Amino acid sequence: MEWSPPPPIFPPLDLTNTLDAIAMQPSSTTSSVIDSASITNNSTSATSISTTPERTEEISEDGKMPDNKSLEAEVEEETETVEEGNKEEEEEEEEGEGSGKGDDPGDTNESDGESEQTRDTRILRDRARLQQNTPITPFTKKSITTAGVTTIVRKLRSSIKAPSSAPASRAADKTRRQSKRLSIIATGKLDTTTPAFSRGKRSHDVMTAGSKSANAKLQGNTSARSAADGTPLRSSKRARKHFSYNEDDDDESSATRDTSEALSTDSQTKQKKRKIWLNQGLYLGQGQDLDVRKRPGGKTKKRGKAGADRPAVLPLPMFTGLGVMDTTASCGHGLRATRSFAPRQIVVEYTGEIITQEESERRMIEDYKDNNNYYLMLFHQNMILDATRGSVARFVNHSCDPNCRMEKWLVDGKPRMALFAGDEGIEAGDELTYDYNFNWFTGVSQQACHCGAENCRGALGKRADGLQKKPEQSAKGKGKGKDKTRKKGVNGKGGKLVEAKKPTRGRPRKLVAQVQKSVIITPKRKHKRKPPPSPVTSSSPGSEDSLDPSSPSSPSSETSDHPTEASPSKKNALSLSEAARRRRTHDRAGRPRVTKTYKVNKTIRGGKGISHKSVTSKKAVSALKKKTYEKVLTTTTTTTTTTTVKTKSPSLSSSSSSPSLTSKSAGTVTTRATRRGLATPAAVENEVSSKLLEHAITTVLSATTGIDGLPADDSIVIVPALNTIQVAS
Ligand SMILES: C[S@@+](CC[C@H](N)C(=O)[O-])C[C@H]1O[C@@H](n2cnc3c(N)ncnc32)[C@H](O)[C@@H]1O
Repeated sequence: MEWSPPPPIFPPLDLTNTLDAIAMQPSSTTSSVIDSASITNNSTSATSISTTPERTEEISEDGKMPDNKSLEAEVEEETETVEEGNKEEEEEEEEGEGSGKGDDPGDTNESDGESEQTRDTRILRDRARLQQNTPITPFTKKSITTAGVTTIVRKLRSSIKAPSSAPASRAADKTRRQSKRLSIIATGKLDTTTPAFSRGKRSHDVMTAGSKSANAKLQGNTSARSAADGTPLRSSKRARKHFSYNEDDDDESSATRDTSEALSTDSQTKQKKRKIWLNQGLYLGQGQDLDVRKRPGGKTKKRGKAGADRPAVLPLPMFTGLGVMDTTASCGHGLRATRSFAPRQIVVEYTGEIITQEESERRMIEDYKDNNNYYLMLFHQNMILDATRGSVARFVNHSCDPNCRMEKWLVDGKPRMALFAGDEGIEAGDELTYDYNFNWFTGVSQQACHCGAENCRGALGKRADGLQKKPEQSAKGKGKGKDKTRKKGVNGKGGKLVEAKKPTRGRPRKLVAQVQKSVIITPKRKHKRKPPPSPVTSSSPGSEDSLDPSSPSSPSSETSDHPTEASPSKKNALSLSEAARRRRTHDRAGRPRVTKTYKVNKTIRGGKGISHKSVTSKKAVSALKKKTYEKVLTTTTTTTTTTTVKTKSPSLSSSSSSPSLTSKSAGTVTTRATRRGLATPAAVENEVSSKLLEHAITTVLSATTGIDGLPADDSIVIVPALNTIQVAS
C-alpha cells in the first residue's frame, strides 16, 4: 500500500528542523517540506538576512564565524535566529499579556540583549553538530549566496529522495522501539502490582470472586516469569499485548528477531490469540481448581477433536452461580434464569450425543457407573440423547411442579429437543426446572426427588416399577404452572422407561396399555375353598323375598354356602348342577382344582393399599391370563335365585367396576364388559360373563321351569348390545 504523506509539520522556514526531519520522516514527507521551503526560500532568506545583521557582524568580529562557513550552517543560523527571535517575542507577548506590558517596546530590546548570549552558544553548538552529523556534507564548504539556496535545496531534495537512507532509518527506529519493549518483557519489568481496578471491570470481578487457587492459576505464567526474574510483571493482558505485537510484525528487523530468539522460553509459551484465560475466568467462583483445556495427559485439548480426546472432567455450567448451587444442594447444579421468559418461549435447546439404547446401556454400566447425575433422555425412535457432553440445558433439574417443559420438535424434518418456558413464564432469577417424567431415561434405580414441591412424587421421572406415587394434593385446581404436556409413559422391559405415548383422552387406552405391557398383580390371598353349593330350594323363585336373609349365600356373597335339600321335581337340574359343580371343582383327571383370586393394582383399577408384585415378562402375563380364563370358566358358580357370582381377573380387580353377575329370578342381569377381542382381558371378561350368564339362566330356568337350555319364547329378552338379559317374571 502506498504511503500517503501527512501534511507538512514544520514551518517552511525551519530548515534545521527539516534536516532533523530527514532522518526521521519518510522521504516523501521530507520532500514536501523541502518543497515548501524552496517555494518560500527567497523571501525566507531575505527575511532571515535582513533580520540578523547584528548577529552576523558580531560573529564575524569574534572570528567565530568564518566567511566561508557552510551554507547550511548559515541558513540554519539565520532560521534559528529568526525562530529564537520569534519565540522570544511570543514569550514576551505572553508575559506582556500577563503583566499588562505587552505593548512596551523597551521589553523587546531588553529581550534581544539577553538572547544574544544564548544565540552564540547555540550557534557554536549547532556548528559542531553540523560538522559531525549532517548528512549533507558536500554542501558545507560552498560559499554563501542567496541564489545558491535554491540549488542547495534542490540537492538536498535529491539526496533525501535516495531510497537507502530513510527506510533504513525507519527500520532502525522501529527496531529500537520494539527492542525496548521486548527487553522489558525479557527482563520482566512488567508490573504485577498494578491495582486490580486497572485490570478492567470484568477481570477485576472475576479475580475478586474467584478462588485463590484459580487466581493463582490465572496468573501462573506471569507469576512464574516474575519469580524467575525477580521482577514484577504487569497484568497478563499487557504482556500478551506485547507478545501479540511481536507475532504480528512480520517485517521486523533481524535485530528484533534476534531478540525474539533470545526469548526462546517465552516463545514456547507463546500465547495464542484466543482469550484462553477467559475460559478459566468464567469458571472461577465454582470453587474448583479446574483447567478445562487439559486432558488427563496434560496436553491441551485440540479443537474439534472428539472421541478419545475428551476431557476427563466436565466443564461446569457457565451461567450458574453459588446461589443456585446453594438452593439446590441436594440436586447438584442447576440453572437459574438471568432474564425473564414469556410463557412458552424457547429457553435453550437440549443437545448432546444421540446414541442407541445399547450404547446408552453400555455407558450406564461402564462409563457412568460412578455417576450420581445422569443426562440421558429418550429422544427419537428409541434413540437416546446423552447430554453428558451437551448443551447447558443438561443442568436443568427436575421438579414435580416445574416452570418449564421439554418438548421435541421436528425442525426441517429433524427431531430437536428444547426447553420451553411453562404457561406462566419465567421471572429472572427463577430456577429452571422441568418434569423428568417426560422421558427420563436411566437404567439406575429410582433417584429420590428433592424438588420440595407440594405435589412431589418422591422420585425422579417414572418409578422403576412403572408406578407413580399419587400426589397427595391433586394437581387439579393448580391449573397454571402445571406442565400440561406431562405425558404418562409405561414401564417397559427391564425396568427401563420406554417412550411416552402422546397423551390420550379417556381411560381405555391407558388401561389397555398398562395391562398389556405392565401387569402388576399380587395374589391377594389364597381363596378358601368352600363347600360346593347345593341346588337352590327357593320357595318362590323369582321373588326377592324368596332370598333367605339369614343364609350366608346372600346376594353379596360370592357363593352359596348353604346347600339345601333338593326337591324331586328338580332332579334334572340337580344332576346337571352336580355335574357342573364337579367339573368346576375337579379337573378331568378328577383332581381337585385350586382356585385363586387376584386383585389388580390400584393404578389400574384404583384400589387401595395393595402390595404389588411385578410380572413383567410377556410370557408370565399371557400365562396368567390363560390361567385366569380357565379359572373363571371352572369356578364354582352355582347360580340360583340367591346366588351372586363374582369374578376377578387381573383386569377386573376393582369391586366397583368389575362386572358382577347377579342372577335373580325376576331381576336384571347386567355386565359392562366390553368386547375387545379375545386377546385382551376385556374379551376374557366378556366371554366369562356370557358363559356365566348363560349358565345362570339355564340353571334358573331349569330350577324353576324344568326346561333345559334357553327358552324359545319371549320370556327372556336378550339385548346383546348391553349384554343385558331381562328375565320376565
Ligand atoms: C440432568 S442432571 C441435572 C443437573 C445436575 N443437578 C448436575 O449437577 O449435573 C440430572 C441429575 O440431577 C440430579 N437431580 C436433578 N433434579 C433433582 C431433584 N429434583 N432431586 C434430586 N436430584 C435431582 C439427579 O442426580 C439427576 O440424575
